[in-house]
This record gives sequence, structure tokens and C-alpha cells, in this order.
Amino acid sequence: MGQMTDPDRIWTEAADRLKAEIGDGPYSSYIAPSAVRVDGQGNLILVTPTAYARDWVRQNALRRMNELWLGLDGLSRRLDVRCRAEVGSVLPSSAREVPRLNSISTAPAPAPVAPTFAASADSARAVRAAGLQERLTFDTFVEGHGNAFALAIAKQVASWADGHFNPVFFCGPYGYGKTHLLNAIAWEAQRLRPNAKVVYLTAERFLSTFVRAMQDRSTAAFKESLRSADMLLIDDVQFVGGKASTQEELLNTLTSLIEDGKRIVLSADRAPVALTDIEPRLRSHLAAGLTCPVEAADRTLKVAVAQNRLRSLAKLGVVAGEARPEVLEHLVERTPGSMRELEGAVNTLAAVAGARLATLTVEDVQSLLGTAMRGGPERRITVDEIQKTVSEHFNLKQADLLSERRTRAIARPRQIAMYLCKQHTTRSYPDIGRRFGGRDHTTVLHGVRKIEELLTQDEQIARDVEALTRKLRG
Ligand SMILES: Nc1ncnc2c1ncn2[C@@H]1O[C@H](COP(=O)(O)OP(=O)(O)OP(=O)(O)O)[C@@H](O)[C@H]1O
Repeated sequence: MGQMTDPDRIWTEAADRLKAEIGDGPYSSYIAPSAVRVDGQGNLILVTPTAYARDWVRQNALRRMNELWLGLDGLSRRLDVRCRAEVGSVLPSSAREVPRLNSISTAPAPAPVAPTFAASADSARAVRAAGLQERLTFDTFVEGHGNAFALAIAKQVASWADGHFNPVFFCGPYGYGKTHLLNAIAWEAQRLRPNAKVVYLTAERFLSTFVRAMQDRSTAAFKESLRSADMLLIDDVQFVGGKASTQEELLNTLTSLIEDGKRIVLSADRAPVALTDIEPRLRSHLAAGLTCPVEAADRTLKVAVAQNRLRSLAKLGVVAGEARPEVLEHLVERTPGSMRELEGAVNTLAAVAGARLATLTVEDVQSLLGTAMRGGPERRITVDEIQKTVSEHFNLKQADLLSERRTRAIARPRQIAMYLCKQHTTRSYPDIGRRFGGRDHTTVLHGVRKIEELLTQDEQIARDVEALTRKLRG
């Protein structure tokens, strides 16, 4: 291989080789959005979009990148790595795929596309009707280690900035903000283009609507409703695993939208390559754009989320003042699971502490929140115990919760029980489904989501859940 001196050409060549070695996912997440620039002293710097990407490159790719670079560079220079915030926001025009990232906060709102709704109020309603939660916006999303890159990309997508990352795929463990980011993108995209058709749905809803459309022989209308979207967001894509005809429909929808240059945003609990029960052609389409990891939150982020949530509750008048830092730390310490668990503890604290929040000590919190918040290991709560407690509370038989019966008087308590299982046990959705009369995991997911939604809208349900939580925690 001949030696080169132009940094852009060397970068293109070295990055391509690195891609072959590290794979598409990490490449499109960390390397493709980076660019090489020369500083005032002639040093070469690889500029990453975020500090998180910088750290990832430093730990995982810099050494190899330098080896590749040295093999190509006639001037034997070395690369250092910095994030954009450290070197200023202007990147050279040669940046690989970077101009899109440059436009994150500076791009003016683009002109609206052909109207599909009569008025912005209508379109906002249409988005809401699709199952978005009003609370889940960029304003309420807290940035931290592990989600900074995903947040930057989410904002970029929401700004309708031109770009060739399509689809954008958010992946990461259960309960750390993927749904929040997808909701935030949908709200912001709709705000910036009130006339655009922004469609958000869970994969579960995609599946059930598609199945119903097949039964009603109305698949043409279903297809049309999705293919006329300017932006389509599908949450929890892993749930189409194993459903052949739904996967085929999803594949057709994605290819048609991509061909038309429409935006696609997806999420799943794993990276596309790991979605092994998804058909390879669909999987390769899912992986073809940009994969953004949303990682489990560290302690600092959890404290910030708890504080943020309490501030929002203070604005609503649920609590008064700010919790002491040691109280926040204590909440985080006692909820080692996902952000959902932390939010559950924060909500319970807010409900019981109210106006006393600012004066609470750690001891007060321990006694207010019961045994689960006392020092020492948490008592394990079982699915069986949850089913018994819930059926007693609602005056039902435990067998009713496991039965096929779907009347509201049974279905709602069943969903509450499923929600409590997700909150208080480590069981997966399929596992919970099996313990509720062999139900499908998508039914459990739907139930859990429904209760999460109702908790912010229905006081009676919030009271029931709180009372049940207290009972379970002894
Ligand atoms: N960085 C964050 N800032 C504020 N709230 C957060 C953040 N991350 C997660 N949350 C909150 O934690 C809860 C769980 O997050 P979310 O539902 O987005 O998780 P998820 O990754 O989509 O999980 P699932 O795999 O079940 O779909 C939500 O109430 C969300 O608002």
C-alpha cells in the first residue's frame, strides 16, 4: 500500500479497515460520526461527537486505529482523540458523515412538508392518540454517562436534519430511557413540523393492528397509514421476533419508507445483530443505519433523575421543596434495578412525604417507606405473593388472574399484578406471562405499559398500586 499524506484520505482508508474489524454497530455509533482535524500545532486529532464516544474510542479502538494509521501515513503521525466540546464545535468540511451531527442544535427549523393534517392541533392530537406519553420529552430527559450519545442523536433526528443514518436504532437494557427518547423525538419532531405525519407505535401495537387488519381484510388501509408517515418510530422491535408475516410487513414498510427518504427510528433491548429470532433480511435493514446504545444508568445519573422527578412533582404541588442530597443517594442505593424501580420509589416517597420532603432525613425516609428501605437486603417478593395480594385487594380469586376472563373487573387487577411483578421481581416478560396462565409476553408488556400510563392519569389506580406496594413490602 502506497503512503499517503492527506489526513482525509488516510482517515477514509483507516476507518474502513477498522469497520471490518470492529463491526457495523460500534463503527456507526462511534467511528462514523467522528472526524480527523489538524490543530494549530499540526497535530492530528480524532474528534468524536460526545465525551462518551471519546472514552469508548480511547478504550476500544484508538490503539488499533493508530496502528492502521501509521501503516498508511507517509508522515508517520499519530492520532489523539478529543470530543467536540473540547475542540470547539466547527469541524472541517471533510468530516465523514459529520455535518449531520453539526446541525444538532444550530439547524433552523426546516420547512414543513406537504400537509397531512388540517391543523397543528389535529396533528398533535394524532400523535398523542398513538400512545405517546406527555411527560416523556427532551426537557424531562436527564443526560448522563451512557446516554449522552443517544441523546445527541435523538435530538438530531427530531430536528429533521438531513442525514443518511436511516434507520436510527436505539438499543439497551430494559428501563433506561429508550421509550423516553422515542417519545421525545416524536414530540419534538411534531413541534418543529406541525404538519408532518409522525407515527409512533410499539412493535406490539404494530403486530396487533396488523393481525386485526388481516382479519378485517383491511391491510391496504393499515399499510397506507404507515407508509404515508414522514417519520415512523417503532418501540421494542424485539417483540416481532418469531412472527413471520408481521416481520415481512415490517420489512416492506421500512424499505418503502427508506426509499421515499422518510425517517425511521427504532428501539429494542438488544443490538440488531443480536435479534436472532428476527429474519436475517429484516435484521440487516435494522442494522443498516446508526445503532445508538442507551446504557444502564450510573449512580450520578440516577441521583439526577430522582432529583429531576421530584422537582417536576414540586411544580405540580405534590411535594414542597427539595430532597436532601443524602436522601436522594439513599433512594438510589435502595433501588439497584432499572430507572423504573427508582421512579417507583421516588413516586411513593413523594406521595407519603408531600410538604415535608425538604426536611426529611434518611431515617425518616426509611420509616416512611417501610422495610424495603431499611438497611440490609431487600425481602424477595414472589409472583405468587403478588397474585395473592392483588386478588385479595380486589376481592377476586387468584385463579381469576390466571383465567381467560377479560372483563374489566378482572383484566385491570391482572394488569396491576403484572405491573407489580415487573417492578418487584426480576422475572422477564415471557416468564411473567407463563405465570399468568401461559399468556404471551406481548400481553404482559401491554399490561405493564397500560398501568404505567394510568398511574399518571387515574388517581384510583395510583392509590391501589401504592397500597399494594406497601402491603407487599410489609
Ligand atoms: N435519562 C433519563 N432521564 C429521565 N428519565 C429517565 C431517563 N432514563 C429513564 N428514565 C425514566 O425511566 C423510566 C423507564 O424508561 P423507559 O420506559 O424509557 O425505558 P426503556 O428503555 O424504554 O425500557 P423498555 O425496554 O421496557 O422499553 C421512564 O419513566 C423514563 O422516563
